[in-house]
Amino acid sequence: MATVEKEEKQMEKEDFVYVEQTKGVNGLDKVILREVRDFSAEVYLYGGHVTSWKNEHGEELLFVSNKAIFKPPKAIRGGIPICFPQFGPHGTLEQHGFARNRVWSIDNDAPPFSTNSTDKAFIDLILKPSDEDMKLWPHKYEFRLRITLAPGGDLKLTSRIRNMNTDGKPFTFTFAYHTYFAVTDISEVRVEGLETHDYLDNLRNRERFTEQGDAITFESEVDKVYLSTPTKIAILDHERKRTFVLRKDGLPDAVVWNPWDKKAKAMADFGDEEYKHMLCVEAACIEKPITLKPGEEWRGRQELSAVPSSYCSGQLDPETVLQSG
Ligand SMILES: O=P(O)(O)OC[C@H]1O[C@H](O)[C@H](O)[C@@H](O)[C@@H]1O
Repeated sequence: MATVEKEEKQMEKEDFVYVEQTKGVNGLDKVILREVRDFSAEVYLYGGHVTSWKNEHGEELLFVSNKAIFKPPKAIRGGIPICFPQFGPHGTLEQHGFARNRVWSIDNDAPPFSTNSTDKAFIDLILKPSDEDMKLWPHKYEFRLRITLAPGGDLKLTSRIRNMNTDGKPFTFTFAYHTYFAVTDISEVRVEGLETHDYLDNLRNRERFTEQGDAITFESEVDKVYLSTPTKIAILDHERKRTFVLRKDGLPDAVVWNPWDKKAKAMADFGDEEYKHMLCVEAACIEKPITLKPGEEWRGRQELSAVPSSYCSGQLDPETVLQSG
């Protein structure tokens, strides 16, 4: 490369904007993360909610409904809602807790934690309870969420939740990264890593069953909480020849949800046919809630990669998929 050209390239890199604060739908505050090879992600402060994750070809990897309502108090339908301090309807709070419909702040003063020093496209968010929230859930906490778009395009979310109570009281919560993956055709999708695991079936009174030995495929509504799952789960989009690999830490459970046709029609913020193009696989901590004493901190991490299925030689063999990367 000629020297001038080289210098220009260098300049381009130095000027590169990894993190941009802007406005999204309905004027809501939004942060765009970009990486040099054209990967990108978008995060709304409303909900601390990732609403977009694109690969280097500009293809959207997360599902967001065309009917999503970007307006409080409804959580955004799609992307990655944060379920805290309660997953599901079981508890004293609204379904999936309140973190997904609160406005988070940018945390310019996040305590350091060991990360990859090559990560430049990241944002630190923080949620603390308002006086109103304290009436619903009488606990002080600091919830720090770091969202990183790694140089290779992986999307990483790390949650750090700390008990800040001054009354000496512990608190207990459940949690999930409620990730909506974009898939071409749900009937051509398989999930690997959950076979033979026990699950609670939300469609059958949370009764406990054991999954069969084959990878999971989809032909009707599913709403299951898989228990004590492995740290890697693969979602194979056969038609697009793309595999999502979900890696998780501190989150033993995994929810798998697709509303299918009837429930899709019943949801105001979800298109009737959209169930064909999404699948939720949610890294979670549900069966054994987390209890923190004052001063204690919990961490839960999720990392998503999207790779060509052919890259995982042996393709549909779960062992090969899960060991790659
Ligand atoms: O409609 P939402 O409150 O966002 O919940 C959407 C879905 O989330 C999870 O996957 C639950 O397991 C489902 O039971 C629920 O229907």
